[in-house]
Amino acid sequence: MATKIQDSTYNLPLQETILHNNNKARALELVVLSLLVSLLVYRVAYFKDQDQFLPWFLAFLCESWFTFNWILSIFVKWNQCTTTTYPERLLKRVSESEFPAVDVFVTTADPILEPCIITMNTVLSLLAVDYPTDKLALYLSDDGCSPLTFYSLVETTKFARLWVPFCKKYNVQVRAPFRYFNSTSTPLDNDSFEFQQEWKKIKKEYGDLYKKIEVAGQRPFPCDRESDFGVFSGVHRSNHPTIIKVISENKEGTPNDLPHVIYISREKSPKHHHHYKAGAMNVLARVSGVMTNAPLMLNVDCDMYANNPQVFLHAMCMVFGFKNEDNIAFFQFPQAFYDGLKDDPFGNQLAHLYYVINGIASIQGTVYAGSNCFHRRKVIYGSSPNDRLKSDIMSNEDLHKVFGKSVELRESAARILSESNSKNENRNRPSNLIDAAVRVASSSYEYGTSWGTQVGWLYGSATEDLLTGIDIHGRGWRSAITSPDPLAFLGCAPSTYPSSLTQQKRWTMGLFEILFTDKNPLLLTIKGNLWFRQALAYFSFCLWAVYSVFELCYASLPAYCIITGSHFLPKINERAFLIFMGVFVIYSFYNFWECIRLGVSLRMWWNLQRMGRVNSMTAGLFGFLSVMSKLICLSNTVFEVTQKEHKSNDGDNDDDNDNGNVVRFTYDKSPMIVPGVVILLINMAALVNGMSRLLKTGYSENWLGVLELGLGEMFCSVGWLLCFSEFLKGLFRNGKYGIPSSTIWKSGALAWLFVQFCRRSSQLY
Ligand SMILES: O=c1ccn([C@@H]2O[C@H](COP(=O)(O)OP(=O)(O)O[C@H]3O[C@H](CO)[C@@H](O)[C@H](O)[C@H]3O)[C@@H](O)[C@H]2O)c(=O)[nH]1
Ligand SMILES: [Mn+2]
Repeated sequence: MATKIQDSTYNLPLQETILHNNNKARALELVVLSLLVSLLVYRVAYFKDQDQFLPWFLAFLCESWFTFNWILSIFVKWNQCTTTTYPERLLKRVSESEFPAVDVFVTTADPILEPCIITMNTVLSLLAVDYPTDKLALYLSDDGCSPLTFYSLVETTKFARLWVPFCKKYNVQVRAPFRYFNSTSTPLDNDSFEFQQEWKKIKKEYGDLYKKIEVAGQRPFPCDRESDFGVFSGVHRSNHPTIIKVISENKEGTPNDLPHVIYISREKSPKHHHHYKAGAMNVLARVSGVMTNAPLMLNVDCDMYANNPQVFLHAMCMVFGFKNEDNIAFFQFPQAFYDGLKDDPFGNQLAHLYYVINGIASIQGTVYAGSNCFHRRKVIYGSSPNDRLKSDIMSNEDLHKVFGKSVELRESAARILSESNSKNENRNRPSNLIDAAVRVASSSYEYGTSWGTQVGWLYGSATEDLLTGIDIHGRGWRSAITSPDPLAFLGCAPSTYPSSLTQQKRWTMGLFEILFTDKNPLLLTIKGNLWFRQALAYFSFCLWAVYSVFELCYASLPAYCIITGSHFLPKINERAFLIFMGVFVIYSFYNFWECIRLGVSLRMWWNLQRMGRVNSMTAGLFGFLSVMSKLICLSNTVFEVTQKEHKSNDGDNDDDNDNGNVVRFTYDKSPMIVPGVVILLINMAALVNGMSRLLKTGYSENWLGVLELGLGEMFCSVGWLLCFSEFLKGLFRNGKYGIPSSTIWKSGALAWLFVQFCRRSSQLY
């Protein structure tokens, strides 16, 4: 699979894709699979012997689903590959003048949930990357239409004129100042005097910037309403005209000036749906199409700063390193997080997806993860790999239908689709194109065009990234991912439990929604060019919501059985019990072994295991319910932005940590945790019930009788209590660390109903 570029002087490849030996993992996966299959066979064979049909049948259904999922995961993870890129070889091979231009998009939606200083650090890190600046334009999309964000960007751009040359002169490794001044807090003695002086100066300047933004944030209107800021007075974030400001312009096209810096707040109007982030991305695509029209676009979330200054060079290694026939549509860098909570207490730092990602990378290519991704503009404009064989370019009429009425946009799109853009250097300055840009950013522009359906970021799912990515793969494109050292981008993982739940719910919901669009993986394999195994990979993501229903059912079975005195597991003196034990032990070991290979702690393994269950039954279930209620037109799904937290140097955000690093869960009134508390309560009730029965039995005379009592079910029940132990603590804690009493009451009522249901159904037998 490795692509090697032949060159007389430098015979070394720019990128190497290596297939790893995966036999041990495969063997374990197959052992688990065969155990799961024997378990299903056992269920069928012993069906008639059961005096209670319901738990046995439900268990069979759930286990069939788990087996199906396991098969999907085996397909996804079967081959494992990684790509390594070599930027030091790139500069010897490709001259800088051949590098393609890149339009960089940063999206932000709310200066409170996404503190401006975080967004500004992302901007600074991107302005300072190692790449010819005359080939870069940075667009900041502000869905909050906030004068504070605009003001911050203006001030940040001024600071960037000091920061960027400083970084380049001293080859600074981390170019987001809040991280730089945090990690290497003071220059070393053996650093040059000049460096020490400059370092102090820049640190002071950054401190000033920080203060300015902070002070402005505390005022009702951040700056005087004159001049540039006047347009913001009286605007409402969901009803306002387009605001586009060119803050800095690389007029001479010199490689040492700053890149273009452009602020965009697209028009919002209650009459038109704005489609959240996907809508913002489409405006960015159009505005940049009119202004700079780079053949590549990089998009990052506002919190994802560039952690590796060579990230663009790594991307170019893939752009130039893969062959044309490889048809690579997008180049993704992994989502990684800084200052993540220790041992991933909420199970939201995605480390466990490592082998899934490397598995998909070996099929049609990694999924588009919404941030940290370089897209080819022509792909976003709807082209397919074999289009280039067709020499005919779209007629003006077609262009009109697809891209809309803007002449400037249609012309630029035609240049991109016919790939005649690169040589066309007669570039107009962005500031001369503001009027045209404002027109394509209007809230009604997309009406009657293909934006959001055929071109651009697609509408119809809260995970616009997966939806857009599957459509690209469905056209037959492939994709690539590489993870340089140091990591390319770092962002914020939600640092409180409620925000983690909100994010996980949005993901399960968005992924599930995809199945009800025309981008369903099955449809795309049959009608389009999505590879079969790639479709299975997408299915394994999209069905996450459904998994939660089965998981919830499976988690109620032990309690049901204990209370009704029935069984869903074989008794522990039966041979078949070994199958269940086998699945449990080997599956746990398999996960543990994955964690060991990733070098994560034992505690993190445990957190991933239990939070996997907990997240599925809480956020996952609500993702499922949201889609269901959307399908029956009760409600519409929304994109709830997750809170990003800015930790200042003095660590004043540490009040959720006791003992230094153990994180305490906090709770709000969200209904999402109700099912979790119910599971906890019914298992507690069941255990009390089971224990009292155990104590009543004279087990000294008849220990076999004790075995009959269903120790397997009790064992499972204890397992669920352990998984939900944080909720258990939450029941007894106060304030934000405690589960609100209204939630406890609701859950208690549901748990009581469940116990009544058990009592009723046990009377039936
Ligand atoms: O109406 C909106 C809503 C969100 N955003 C931006 O979208 C980005 C992602 O939002 P965030 O709340 O951070 O969501 P996450 O769950 O952390 O994001 C992941 O999941 C999203 C899909 O659910 C993807 O879009 C993201 O790229 C991916 O990082 C942020 O930059 C937001 O500013 C907008 O621009 N407009
Ligand atoms: Mn995010």
